[in-house]
Amino acid sequence: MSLYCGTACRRKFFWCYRLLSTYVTKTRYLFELKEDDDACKKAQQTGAFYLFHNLAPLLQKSEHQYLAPQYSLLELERLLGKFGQDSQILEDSVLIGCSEQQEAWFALDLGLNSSSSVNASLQKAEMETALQGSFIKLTKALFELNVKDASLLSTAQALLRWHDTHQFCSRSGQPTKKNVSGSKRVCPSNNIIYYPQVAPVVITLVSDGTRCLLVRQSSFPKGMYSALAGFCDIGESLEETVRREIAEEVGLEVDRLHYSASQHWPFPNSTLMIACHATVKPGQTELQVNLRELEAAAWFSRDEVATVLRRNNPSNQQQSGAVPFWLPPKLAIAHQLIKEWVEKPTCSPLPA
Ligand SMILES: NC(=O)C1=CN([C@@H]2O[C@H](COP(=O)(O)OP(=O)(O)OC[C@H]3O[C@@H](n4cnc5c(N)ncnc54)[C@H](OP(=O)(O)O)[C@@H]3O)[C@@H](O)[C@H]2O)C=CC1
Ligand SMILES: [Mg+2]
Repeated sequence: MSLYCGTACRRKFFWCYRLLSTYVTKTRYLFELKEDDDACKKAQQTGAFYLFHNLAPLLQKSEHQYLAPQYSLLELERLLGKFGQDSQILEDSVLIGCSEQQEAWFALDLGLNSSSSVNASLQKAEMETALQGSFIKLTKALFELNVKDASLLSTAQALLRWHDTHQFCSRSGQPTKKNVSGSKRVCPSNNIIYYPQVAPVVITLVSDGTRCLLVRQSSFPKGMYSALAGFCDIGESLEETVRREIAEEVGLEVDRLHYSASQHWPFPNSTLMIACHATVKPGQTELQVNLRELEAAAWFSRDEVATVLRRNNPSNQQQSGAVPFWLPPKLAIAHQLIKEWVEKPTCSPLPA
């Protein structure tokens, strides 16, 4: 283990060791596995694998939530043998993290390569029986997973999808080759390196000082409103994306904005959600909704939003009939942004 500590002082050495023994050590171990194919292969021997089938994670139901089971390399090899599968498929696995004890975690999709054949669906059912779980779409399962598994499986799905859709070099048309960890693919004919991509999206909670602006797209679940979101265009800064999206979608201009937080979001593909608060220019509150982008947009008071946050479950609301709309679930950054606005009305803004 490298400690990156050049001091001869023993006390200082141990202080450094303690400092590097958790987060930094773990980060550097993962860095090594991404860079060094042999180290990564070795890590697979003692690592744990999460399984997917056509990008749906294998989950087991436990009371009110789903759990993501892990398998050792040996267990996986036995399973593959049982189903007559070549263990070469293990080469498709991708590194998704590690424990504090440096047990490396990998994800493997057992369905992608043969998804078009009839056998694949038969095998899926048989595998589910053998593994005592079900391959469940992430859109359905994400909100019933604990935070750690939700984050891990989102990362895993994004990485597996990226590899599945980047098998060929866009310049030579030749098959690209993945490194062992899956942190990149290389075209053997011209050495072009492809890295997994993420699309930046800005999500903004616009306020007029006392109310906030919530919007809905026709694709949202019925009754759900959220903050205004949009993909960054090439050449834009985040600030420019915020201003353009707000102008495009609701016809307003903002003059103050500040960053709140960010989140990886797996739907529909891999995006990095960058969450901001913004305040409209004085006197600009009349909405001109772009119906090609949005189904509806409206201003909501702090009290209205606080009430919905307290009972944010669409089925509860249907029963009581008291609240006409609901907000994204806790895991979504939109929820955190809205909650922050309700709880901290006087976040100090940065000059735009
Ligand atoms: N985690 C959270 O709390 C929330 C997350 N989101 C996410 O934010 C994302 C963006 O929000 P949305 O309002 O739809 O964005 P936009 O307002 O930018 O509109 C989406 C449209 O932009 C086009 N587009 C441009 N660049 C891309 C790209 N790189 N990938 C896909 N589409 C692109 C597509 O048009 P076309 O298909 O016509 O070509 C798409 O229909 C969504 O993926 C959504 O899941 C949204 C709200 C809350
Ligand atoms: Mg949008």
